[in-house]
Amino acid sequence: MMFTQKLKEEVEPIIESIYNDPFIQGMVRGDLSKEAVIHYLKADHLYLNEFAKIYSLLIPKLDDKEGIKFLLEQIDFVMNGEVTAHYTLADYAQVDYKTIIKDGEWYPTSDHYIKHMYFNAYRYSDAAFTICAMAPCPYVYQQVALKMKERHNFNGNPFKDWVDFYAKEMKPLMEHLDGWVDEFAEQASETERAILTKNFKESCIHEKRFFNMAYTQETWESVVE
Ligand SMILES: Cc1ncc(C[n+]2csc(CCO)c2C)c(N)n1
Repeated sequence: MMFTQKLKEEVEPIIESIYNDPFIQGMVRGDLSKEAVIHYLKADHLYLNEFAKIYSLLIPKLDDKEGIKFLLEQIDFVMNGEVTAHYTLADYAQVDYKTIIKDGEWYPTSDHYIKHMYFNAYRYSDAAFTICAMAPCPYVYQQVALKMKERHNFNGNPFKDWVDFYAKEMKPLMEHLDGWVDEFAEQASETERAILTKNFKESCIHEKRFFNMAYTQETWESVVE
């Protein structure tokens, strides 16, 4: 079995638990609080900007032209394409998107997550370590969206476009990321493979925490209240 296939099987219970968490269930019912959606957007806008910069840190780690072109496309997708999904959420919250993101904030959970990626980008020369920390972003969203679509009818649901976006757009991206990780994993040591696994699993847990952060409207102050 390919290395990334095994990783995906291992994180399935985490993804199922994200599906059952209140943020996603609120989307399924179409009654998620507007405050949770706004909190998510304030954090995610900043998160996506940094995510794009982390792709740029991988460029010097790659040699193949195709790979570099792919990273450049992903930077564009994260900066421009994914905003479509954000607009769906802002429409639901009935607040102008530009107004929401103007005072975006780093909350403890989103802050921790992005630093997990920066750490790997600066700590290891091979891109595979960072890619394993980044891959759960598209993977978790794709899997959660597919579960939502399989189990519910979204006709008339205000989050339909969000679900359709992530169920559809992630496949080519996952194939690319998996290819890099599998190639590296084949010649990696046991210790290196253990780090790749840990990075992937931790990011799946970061994804779970990110939705819960928005649902509970986490702030630095709320953690000590
Ligand atoms: C916390 C958080 N995690 C994942 C995504 C989804 N996402 C982020 S970047 C990207 C594409 C990668 O090239 C995808 C699918 C998000 N918006 N926010």
